[in-house]
Amino acid sequence: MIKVRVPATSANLGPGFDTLGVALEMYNEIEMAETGILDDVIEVEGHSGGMLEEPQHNLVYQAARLAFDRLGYRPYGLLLRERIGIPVARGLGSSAAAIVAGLVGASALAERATGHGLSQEDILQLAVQMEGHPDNVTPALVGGFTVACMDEGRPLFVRFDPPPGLEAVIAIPEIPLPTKTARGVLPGEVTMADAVFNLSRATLLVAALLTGRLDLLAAATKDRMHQPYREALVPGLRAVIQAALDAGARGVALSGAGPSVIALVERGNQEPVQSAMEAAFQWHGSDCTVRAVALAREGARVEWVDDRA
Ligand SMILES: Nc1ncnc2c1ncn2[C@@H]1O[C@H](COP(=O)(O)OP(=O)(O)O)[C@@H](O)[C@H]1O
Ligand SMILES: N[C@@H](CCOP(=O)(O)O)C(=O)O
Repeated sequence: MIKVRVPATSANLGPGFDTLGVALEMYNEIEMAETGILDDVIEVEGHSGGMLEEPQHNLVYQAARLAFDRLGYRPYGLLLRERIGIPVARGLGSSAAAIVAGLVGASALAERATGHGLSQEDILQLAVQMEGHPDNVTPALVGGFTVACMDEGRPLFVRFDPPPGLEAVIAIPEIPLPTKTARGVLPGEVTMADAVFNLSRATLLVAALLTGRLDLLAAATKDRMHQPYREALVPGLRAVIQAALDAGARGVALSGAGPSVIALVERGNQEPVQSAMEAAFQWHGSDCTVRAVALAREGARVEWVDDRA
């Protein structure tokens, strides 16, 4: 049986819409095996609602099928078991983690049986094809901070480690927000002034992270391309960002398409930021869970386990 662990991710980081992302130490674990029994079985732990047991709603299963098709491998009876630690539809890359888990797991199963698996580039390409943008799937696969784009159909990325001592606080509202809904409120065009605003912040953010200039993160996480439009879907967003900055966070952004908010915080300073974010969300009528989470250097990890034991 193959076991895959995939981290949550926070995409955009403010100005880097569809481009920047970081992996978080919050994980989904999946097990996958060929059973030799006709019917496929999906078992899910850690998520209520039930829909994920249905193949058509389960992106791990769909990604695995895509990988098997690409490799021309037909497993006879698939068992898929999931332990979910990444909240679904909260802007923490649950769909990206599911897609990466399915592709990586299926590739490893096929490789053991046939000697042929998918390359990292194949996996990223299929993952972007399913997810629609590369900013979550890339750090889910390779860990750390990533800058990613598609160039003439090819996924290109650079990965780098988080600066020492930088961690995250994540405020996760109770009410989910599907990414599709949050993309639906974005405009088709932006002004040149807003494009330049974001370009300057996104490049500043990457340079600041690479050189350890944490003093620049507050300015570098500002955004005019998606957050202003999504405020209507995330009550209190602006106040939560300001409260976290006032409590000592270095940089703060809507996590992915929301509704979660990520604050980048130096180790040891998380507590006041946690309380401030929780209070600000509550003031605006949103119950949320707030967690201090380390930034993950490692992306998807695969191991074989002996299922005969
Ligand atoms: N662990 C999982 N296993 C299978 N499918 C999943 C899993 N987590 C999320 N999904 C799929 O992804 C959808 C949520 O995607 P999305 O709205 O993009 O949320 P997020 O912002 O968390 O990525 C779910 O409705 C489900 O279809
Ligand atoms: N760039 C995307 C990121 C979506 O991330 P998710 O974690 O909400 O799936 C967007 O902003 O739409």
